[in-house]
Amino acid sequence: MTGKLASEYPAWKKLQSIYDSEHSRLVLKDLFAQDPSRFEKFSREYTSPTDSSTTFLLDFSKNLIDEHVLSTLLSLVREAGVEQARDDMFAGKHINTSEDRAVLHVALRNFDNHFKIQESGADEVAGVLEHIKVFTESVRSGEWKGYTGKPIKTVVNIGIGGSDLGPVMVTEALKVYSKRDLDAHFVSNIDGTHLAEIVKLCNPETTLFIIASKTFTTQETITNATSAREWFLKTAGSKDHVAKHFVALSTNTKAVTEFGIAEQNMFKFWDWVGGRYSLWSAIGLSIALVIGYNNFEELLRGANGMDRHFKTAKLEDNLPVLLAVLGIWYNDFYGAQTHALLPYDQYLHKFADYFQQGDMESNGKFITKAGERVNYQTGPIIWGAAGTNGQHSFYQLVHQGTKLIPADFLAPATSHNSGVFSANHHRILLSNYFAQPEALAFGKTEAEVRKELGSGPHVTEALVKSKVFEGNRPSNSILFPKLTPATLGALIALYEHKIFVQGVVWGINSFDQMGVELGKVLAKNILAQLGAPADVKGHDSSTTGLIHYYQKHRKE
Ligand SMILES: O=P(O)(O)OC[C@H]1O[C@@H](O)[C@@H](O)[C@@H](O)[C@@H]1O
Repeated sequence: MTGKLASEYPAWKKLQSIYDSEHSRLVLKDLFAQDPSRFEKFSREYTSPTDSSTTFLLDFSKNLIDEHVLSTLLSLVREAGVEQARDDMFAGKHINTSEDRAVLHVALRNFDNHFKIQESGADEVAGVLEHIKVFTESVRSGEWKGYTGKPIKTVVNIGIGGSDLGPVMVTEALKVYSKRDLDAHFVSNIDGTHLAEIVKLCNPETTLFIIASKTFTTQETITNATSAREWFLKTAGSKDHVAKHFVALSTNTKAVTEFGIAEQNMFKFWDWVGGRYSLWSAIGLSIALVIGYNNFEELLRGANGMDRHFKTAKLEDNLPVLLAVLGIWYNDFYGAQTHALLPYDQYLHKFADYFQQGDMESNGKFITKAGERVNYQTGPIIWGAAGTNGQHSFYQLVHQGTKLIPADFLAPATSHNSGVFSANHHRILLSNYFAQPEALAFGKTEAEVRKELGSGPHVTEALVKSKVFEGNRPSNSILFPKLTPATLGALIALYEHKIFVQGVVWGINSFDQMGVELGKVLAKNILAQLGAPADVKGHDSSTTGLIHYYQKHRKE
């Protein structure tokens, strides 16, 4: 972090001039034809520094780059001081400057104290992991009993944003490792429908509510938790039973005890854990309950392997850095607005949702750390869905629309469910995983279309044109042997660090989220005015009109 705007770096200017004068030359079809070793040059195999069985391939050869572009992108990383900023993060410096906080999700998975981290609380991580281990084992074994002496059958995580999306994504991704007789549900939305539908599936005698909130002040979570406790007490009667059925994950001991949860049932974390980076902390309790503590630890170890790679690998081989600079190339020079995450693995169907918060809340900023307005694009819009569903909905636009949509395709070589059915689902799935980036990159020319259609009255010019695929649409492919906890941990950490690198280059603070505040404040003010039309004051005519319409039509 240098205090400069990204556009001031010499490499940025150079990239702009390369783009202006040469981008029309960066045609994938030609680049592959000219260089038979393009795949070798622009792909890297990752092997965890701590565990050789955690490995994956990143193929970034189908990007609109050559060696000159890549080396200039890496110069940008150097000029922006990414390596120093990374080392500052790992050392516990307060790089979240607006909140004066360290950013230490890496401390949550710092096994063997590999990184020397001084920040207060970092030495308490192992103790909290032990707390999680003991608690999850007692719930999973049936030793932990509900108020009528029955073991827990259902866990309900109540949280939102970072206190929901990570646990949801990971428990889905690692479902195959789950304990089948323990159901897990997640309630996040303030819409009472969410909680109402979930409690229909729960028996108060055998349900454990996990109240997950870093601040323990989030309106949605506290309202849902209060309603869940009311629902529970309707059957359980005595408040003494709450201790067996409610635990909290938070940094706010005072608010947790005020809510009625005993301190020994609170799993602690620290203000240097950002909400969207918190699944590795106590916020991961629901994950550990579902997949077991050992698998949870494997997830963390997988992430730790990626941390070590990120910390030491040279920039040319540093996978988070490579993903970051490719993203910058499209976002800032090609004008791409979005980036798609397309996992060809049903288990990863929440992966894009998760990184929507991870990336967009981190890098959706227009002010630099020094308080200057940027004069370039920052974080992309992240979106996506599990393949092949997307192919039958939005891929049309990705292939033939007018927008450039860089995409990451992710897939496991081996499915957890191979052999369950007689048809070879996984081969079909992977044939699509290979075909889509190929089609995007190389397309189909007009000549090919004409040849295919032949001649005849039905072959109009319009028909020919509509069947052309221009190609030259970039993508990364990430292929891993199997979706294990450690592999998932490594992949999540890969994207976390990608977001970090981009944030440093853009000069922004990736670790605050001021943009979520204004709406919260306005909603609080409006909530106090919803009683009667006469109370509605101080708004524009649109907002006033909408509230009046609501007041006229509501039946509560
Ligand atoms: O975990 P708590 O404190 O309830 O916050 C939940 C979420 O709130 C939002 O407003 C954001 O700030 C998120 O980063 C955060 O994950």
